[in-house]
This record gives sequence, structure tokens and C-alpha cells, in this order.
Amino acid sequence: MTSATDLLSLRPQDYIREHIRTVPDWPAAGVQFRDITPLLQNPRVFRVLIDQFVHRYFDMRPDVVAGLDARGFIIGSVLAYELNVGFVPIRKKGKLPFTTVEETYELEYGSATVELHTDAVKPGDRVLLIDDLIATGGTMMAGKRLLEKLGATVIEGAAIVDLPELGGSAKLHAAGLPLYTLVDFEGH
Ligand SMILES: O=P(O)(O)OC[C@H]1O[C@H](OP(=O)(O)OP(=O)(O)O)[C@H](O)[C@@H]1O
Ligand SMILES: Nc1ncnc2[nH]cnc12
Repeated sequence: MTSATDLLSLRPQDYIREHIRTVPDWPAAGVQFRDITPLLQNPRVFRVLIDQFVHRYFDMRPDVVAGLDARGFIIGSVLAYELNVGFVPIRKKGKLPFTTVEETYELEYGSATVELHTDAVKPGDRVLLIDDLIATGGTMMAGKRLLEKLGATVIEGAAIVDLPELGGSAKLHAAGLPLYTLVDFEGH
């Protein structure tokens, strides 16, 4: 781990990467789980992380930040607060109380359905869509589709981690979604 003085000589992305823990074979054999909890636990690196996104999005001025369940809520809500815009949650099925639109998609392990309240965004809203990690890209693609169903435009997808070998970021690019990610990891 890096001391406060070493931080001065590290790129923010490298400092962030140092605080992501890899847990092998979780939740299934062959998966290298990239755990962001050490990053959130350390107030200095958490601030460096949020500042990366604030610097990126301050001038792009999204109307809304949409966060993907569940780890996208942690960074997305702090970022929305810093940008002085609203936050909307895209939740796993069965959690949202009002009327919703929904999308079903495949995960790296399993499948899932996500929902969004029908009044979460307005037609024409410019939305920043955020999560902690892009693997197969299924979750972020489902989020993009939900927002577009309600007439919003996703100006960019953002995440801390990209796993490029799983093909998600390439798929999202091919679908016309610009992406901003901070750290790549090899493999699953
Ligand atoms: O690019 P994909 O293949 O769709 O995978 C990425 C998604 O998987 C993880 O969430 P998970 O579904 O494990 O839920 P959690 O945040 O509730 O742990 C991660 O936080 C992303 O949301
Ligand atoms: N390898 C991985 N680490 C953390 N979250 C994930 N979500 C999907 N794949 C993941």
C-alpha cells in the first residue's frame, strides 16, 4: 500500500488500482473478483476516485447521474451530489415501488433483470450512466436501453474497472456508447 508521500509520485489511476483487491474463484470458480471495498474504506483514495470523475464530468454537465445496482449507487450518488444534479437508481427487479420499465440481460455469471422508474428521466435528458465495473457489458447495455426507452440520451458510460478481455467495453463502443474507465485488469 502507498503512503501519503508516495501518492505525490503516483498517477491517480495507479493509486486507485493498488486499492482494488482481487479475490480468486469468487463467486464461482475461474472468476477473479475485483473488490472495490478497500478503495471505499480509505478516505484518501475514495476522494481521489471521486475527483477523477468530477474532473471528467464537471464541464460535460449531465442532467442526471444514473447508477447501476448496487455498487454503481455508491460512486454514482456521491458524484451526482458533487455535480449538483439528481441521482436515479437502476435496480434489480422487484425493488422499485412505482411503475417501471425493465430489461433482461446476461451476466458473466447468471442472468438478471433491471428496472427503472418511468419518471426517473425526461425525454431529452443527458444522462451519465455509472457502475463500478464493466465485464461482459450486459449490465451497462441494459441500463442504456432503459434510459433510451424513456427518451433520454446516455452521454457516456463510466466505471472504475474495465475487464477488456470479456469484450464488454468493445461491445458498448460498437453500440455507440462512449466510455470512461480508470483501471483495466487482465482476464476474468
Ligand atoms: O458487465 P457485466 O458482465 O454486466 O458485469 C458487471 C456488473 O456485475 C457486477 O454487479 P453484480 O451483478 O455482481 O451486482 P452487485 O453490484 O449487486 O454485486 C458489477 O458491479 C456490474 O454491475
Ligand atoms: N470479475 C468481477 N469482479 C467484480 N465484479 C464483477 N462483476 C462481473 N464480473 C466481476
